[in-house]
Amino acid sequence: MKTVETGNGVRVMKNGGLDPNRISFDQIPIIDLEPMFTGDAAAKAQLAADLRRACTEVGFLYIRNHHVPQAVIDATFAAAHHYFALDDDAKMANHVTLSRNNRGYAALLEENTDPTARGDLHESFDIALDVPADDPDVVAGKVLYGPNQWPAGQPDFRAALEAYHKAMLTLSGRLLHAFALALDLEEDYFDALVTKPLATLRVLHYPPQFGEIDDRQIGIGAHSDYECFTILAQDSVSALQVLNTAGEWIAADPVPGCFVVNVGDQMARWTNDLFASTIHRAINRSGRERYSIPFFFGPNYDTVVEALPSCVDDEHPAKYPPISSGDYINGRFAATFAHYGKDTEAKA
Ligand SMILES: O=C(O)CCC(=O)C(=O)O
Ligand SMILES: [Fe+2]
Repeated sequence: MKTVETGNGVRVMKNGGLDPNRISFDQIPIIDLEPMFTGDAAAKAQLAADLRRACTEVGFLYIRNHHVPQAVIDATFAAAHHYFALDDDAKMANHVTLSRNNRGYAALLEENTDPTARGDLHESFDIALDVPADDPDVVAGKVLYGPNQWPAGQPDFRAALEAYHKAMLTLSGRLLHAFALALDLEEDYFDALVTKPLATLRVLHYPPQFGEIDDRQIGIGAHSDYECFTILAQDSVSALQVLNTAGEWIAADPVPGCFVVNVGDQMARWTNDLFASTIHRAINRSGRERYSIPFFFGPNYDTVVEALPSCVDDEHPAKYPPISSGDYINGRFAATFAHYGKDTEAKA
């Protein structure tokens, strides 16, 4: 039976390795985030209950009324279209192997999200929090912090991605408040832990796949995300699929005005597997080019991720040993990116 390696253990694909008693969802709920901006305590409590249910039963949801201006999203998609149309030399000038910090461009088939597969049919460009090379954390070798690299002569690309990253940090702060309430914690419980977050923004381009498709070579192989949560913008092309506990792939098609949000492995650990880090993949059979924009949000490098007090009791003892956010993500990157952490002396 097919299995997927995650940072929290190996999962059998049949039920995603999740508790088979979890409800086998057949659709992904839509949650209105407006109460986190303008709601009273009762409205927030209702949202928190809905969010808890979505994260427990599905691990994926759509959010509407997220307050990210459509112009910021549109500009980033436009920037991605323009960037990926550049010639290979221009893109390879910022290849991720030229960065100590996993920033920059990766070409088709260079990433292999599912280690049993043959490489992902997408190209990507990554940025994260822009931390100068002389910052004490960078000097101390915390390689997830560091400077971004940017393509020469593409100021609009840089401006769009920087604005999008900033908007995602703001939205993540609101979402974390909702997550805290959903976990019976004070709304600001996580705030002190995300002052210098590990927050990666990635633009992705998936060429279309035609004919018979081999499961081992698809847009992005079956995987769970590594961080606390992911906020994903999709264009109008369907490709994303989410594995339910019955072993069926459920389409997470684009919904206008909504982002997809999914729980990552760090949040699964933090919640002692109360919240589900659900396996997903993307296959672009549309005949058109597809672009998407995931943003992966996790706490500061030194934050220790261990079972939250509201998620352990006699019946649910802590399942995972404590680990720092940085050590956890470093381990996952090293497993996914062949180049990661190697030969860092030679890099800019
Ligand atoms: O492009 C998508 O729809 C999903 C991307 C994804 O799962 C990822 O980058 O982790
Ligand atoms: Fe993902």
